[in-house]
Amino acid sequence: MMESATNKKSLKIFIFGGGSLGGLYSHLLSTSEFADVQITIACRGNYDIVSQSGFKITTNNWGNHICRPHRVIRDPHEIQGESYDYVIVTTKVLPQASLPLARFPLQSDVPIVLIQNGVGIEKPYREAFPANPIASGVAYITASQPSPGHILQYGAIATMTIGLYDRADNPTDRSKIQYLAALFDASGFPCAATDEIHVERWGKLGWNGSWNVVCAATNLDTQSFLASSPQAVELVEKIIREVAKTANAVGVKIDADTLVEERMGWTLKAPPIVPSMLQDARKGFQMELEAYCGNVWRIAESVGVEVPCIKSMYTILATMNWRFMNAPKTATANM
Ligand SMILES: NC(=O)C1=CN([C@@H]2O[C@H](COP(=O)(O)OP(=O)(O)OC[C@H]3O[C@@H](n4cnc5c(N)ncnc54)[C@H](OP(=O)(O)O)[C@@H]3O)[C@@H](O)[C@H]2O)C=CC1
Ligand SMILES: CC(C)(CO)C(=O)C(=O)O
Repeated sequence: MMESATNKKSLKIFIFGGGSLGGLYSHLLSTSEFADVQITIACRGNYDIVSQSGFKITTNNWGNHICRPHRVIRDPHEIQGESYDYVIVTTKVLPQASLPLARFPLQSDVPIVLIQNGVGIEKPYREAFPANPIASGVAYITASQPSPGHILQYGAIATMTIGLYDRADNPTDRSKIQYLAALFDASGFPCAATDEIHVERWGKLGWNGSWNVVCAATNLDTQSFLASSPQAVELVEKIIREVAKTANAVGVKIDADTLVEERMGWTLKAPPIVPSMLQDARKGFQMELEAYCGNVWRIAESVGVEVPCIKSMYTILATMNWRFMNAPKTATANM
């Protein structure tokens, strides 16, 4: 990180995944008052519009803006030889999603920060980048991309925690992560660095691994799901308890009753919510199934914990992902 003439730090940040979060973070980070942040962002479906006109940012919390990142690319191979202060990953967690980045020869001291949902998501990055600091970011925010390049943030909720995934006692890496958290915070997105990122990640999974999953499987929003039968609320609670049991078995201390209260209490009283996984299912997109469900039962099995509800939900949702991938072929074959 270099100091510029005005004494502001100059930072180069590469964001991998220019969708809802990637677009929003491009805007927020480049408006920071205590650093000159130059954003390079990898886009895919919205590449043409973002490279020509930038992101149109419409927010409840931060006003409306046009954000023109310094550089928009399609694939990390286009920036070979460039150096960055941070790499932030904001793709959906889907099989193979890490591969284009894994081919990118990154200097070994550059932190890779995964701001994504789910658990067990760091492993492919740790395997591809054995030397780099890897951090996890857990974000509470609601944002979408109603049309290519248009990022919409709605609702008031906006908080984030970031912490090192492993090797958390390295002082240089810790201070880099603290600096990034402070940068987000100064941009208006409340953000703190934490030494307990696994607690945060498993804690958020209490919501994503339960509500996202039951709503996606049934094509119902939260309130409609609850109204369907008295067993509905029981199923959500059982899943949350399985999440807590698995977390505890791998050394992540989470109190099951507290998790149930935190992840069910407000949702029972809230207006209907269409979780992101249900939004993906309704569009026929691949759902983040491994991150919310598959990795959980695999981790549970590896430590001898039974998670029958999570495993059953996984099996049902896997049929849906399979159908979204193969439906056209299947339809043709059946004619
Ligand atoms: N949106 C939200 O409110 C929240 C999201 N999260 C989590 O954050 C993560 C990101 O979510 P979100 O921003 O909503 O996801 P989006 O689908 O909106 O954005 C992901 C973006 O990454 C792009 N992408 C994927 N692979 C590549 C590639 N190889 N090269 C270039 N671009 C690529 C996608 O392109 P394409 O469109 O072509 O697929 C898409 O634009 C997820 O894990 C999600 O669960 C967490 C909290 C809140
Ligand atoms: C909790 C919520 C609604 C927002 O962060 C979410 O994570 C989701 O819909 O997947």
